[in-house]
Amino acid sequence: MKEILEAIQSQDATSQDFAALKLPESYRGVTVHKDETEMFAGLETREKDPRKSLHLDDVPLPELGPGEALVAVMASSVNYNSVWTSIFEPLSTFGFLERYGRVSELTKRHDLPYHVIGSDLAGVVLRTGPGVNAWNPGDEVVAHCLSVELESSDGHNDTMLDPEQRIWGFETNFGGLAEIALVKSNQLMPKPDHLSWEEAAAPGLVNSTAYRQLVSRNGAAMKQGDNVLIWGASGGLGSYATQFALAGGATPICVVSSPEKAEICRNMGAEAVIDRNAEGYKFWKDERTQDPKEWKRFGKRIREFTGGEDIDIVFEHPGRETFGASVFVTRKGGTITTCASTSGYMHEYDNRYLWMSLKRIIGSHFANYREAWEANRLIAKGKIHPTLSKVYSLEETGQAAYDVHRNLHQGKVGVLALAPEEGLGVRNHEMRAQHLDAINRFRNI
Ligand SMILES: C/C=C/C(=O)SCCNC(=O)CCNC(=O)[C@H](O)C(C)(C)COP(=O)(O)OP(=O)(O)OC[C@H]1O[C@@H](n2cnc3c(N)ncnc32)[C@H](O)[C@@H]1OP(=O)(O)O
Ligand SMILES: NC(=O)C1=CN([C@@H]2O[C@H](COP(=O)(O)OP(=O)(O)OC[C@H]3O[C@@H](n4cnc5c(N)ncnc54)[C@H](OP(=O)(O)O)[C@@H]3O)[C@@H](O)[C@H]2O)C=CC1
Repeated sequence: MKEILEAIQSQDATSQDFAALKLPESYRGVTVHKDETEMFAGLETREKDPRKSLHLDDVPLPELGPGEALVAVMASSVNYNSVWTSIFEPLSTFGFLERYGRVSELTKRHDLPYHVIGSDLAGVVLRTGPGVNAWNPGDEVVAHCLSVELESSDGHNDTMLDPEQRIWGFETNFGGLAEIALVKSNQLMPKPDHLSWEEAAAPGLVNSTAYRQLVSRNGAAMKQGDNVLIWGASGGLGSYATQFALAGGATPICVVSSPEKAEICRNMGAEAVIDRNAEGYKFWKDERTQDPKEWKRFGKRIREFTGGEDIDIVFEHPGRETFGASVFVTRKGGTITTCASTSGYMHEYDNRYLWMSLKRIIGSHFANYREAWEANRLIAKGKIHPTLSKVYSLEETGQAAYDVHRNLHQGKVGVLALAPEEGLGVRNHEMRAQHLDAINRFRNI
């Protein structure tokens, strides 16, 4: 591993030098263990502690298959899917690995008693498998997390529709919270060269997801002038949705839960910011009954910001707690686009407000390769910026996931893998200098 790191840091190692490097037999990766999936049985979701279930283990290097690449991971980031994995909700991810393992001889590699997790990385290609021509050892890359087989016609218009669509590092093994990761080569994209490793690793999953959900024609197809209600606007997804709304000439109406988070949204350029905590919205009277009066109070508040207009697009992900309000505040003909249900997946809303006002609910999940590429291109061009707040070591990943689980974080939380310190990997200093304030906007808040 030392030689790999030296080659990466030397900056003059050639592709041949990288190809000649001896690969280690094992590497360190953040795992959950199959024999621990019941460890939190009986506990409330909130009480399930990722620090107890996430381990840093030495694991054998997987065999490299056709169309795949082994990547030296310099940095990764924590996504909420890793929180779900670590608390074994809504399902243990070992079921996904078992199912994937049944697909072919090659996919059997993924079905192991441990799961190396993580769905983001920035690093350097070490080896490519047969059939990979577009990428070479030594290439500096980020990886998006869409894993597809593409053997069915279903995925050939939109790869997210492939019946064998999986999220790498969640529904597959050998993820990015590790020193080495195994990816399909069509997950690779160029690393934005004005960013450090940890900054480059931060946007991937959430930026691509927000791009499809809000901007792409597969999602809400946002246009100039749209009023976009963004829940968790300074969180992982929301911090990118807010930037897309602003960059695309829309008006974000940002919802957050503290004055600090409200300030971050204003610093990004948003003017309409609602502190849901300070304003005390209680959309549910009790566990079973919603309160339409609170939906109306929320809608009135939005109208104060918009000069009386209602919401064109709701960027939804909290789920059960907010969905009734989201459907209500959407304008006639507007769109609620949802990619998650953090607070509960059995949603309730008053359907009269949906059908009588011709609203649409769109389900959205990650992004296809093209969408992920377009989202990464916007980062590389400095049009959209990483929202990295805090960086942890690989050993501290449990704490990093705990912070995200408890909503103690801002934007994205980074994890250093092989990178010995923060700030390395920047190749275009001039461009970086132009965007430094925006790149650092979320740091250490
Ligand atoms: C990029 C980052 C993303 C995120 O962070 S997303 C947030 C984290 N992710 C999640 O929380 C999602 C976790 N995943 C799940 O909860 C589950 O993954 C799903 C609920 C999405 C699906 O569950 P499953 O068990 O895979 O599927 P089933 O449909 O419940 O069961 C499969 C069986 O149901 C049969 N079936 C499917 N559709 C039909 C139908 N229309 N009519 C009759 N049967 C059907 C199948 O054939 C199969 O059957 P047979 O078990 O016998 O093989
Ligand atoms: N399908 C897909 O492709 C993807 C799905 N996801 C899912 O989306 C969800 C959010 O992910 P991510 O943005 O990275 O997570 P974060 O925790 O970084 O951000 C989510 C934000 O949502 C807000 N929030 C949380 N709970 C509630 C609630 N009950 N009511 C209102 N607001 C709430 C919080 O902001 P505040 O407290 O400031 O209001 C929080 O910071 C997760 O469930 C994740 O698994 C994520 C990426 C891709």
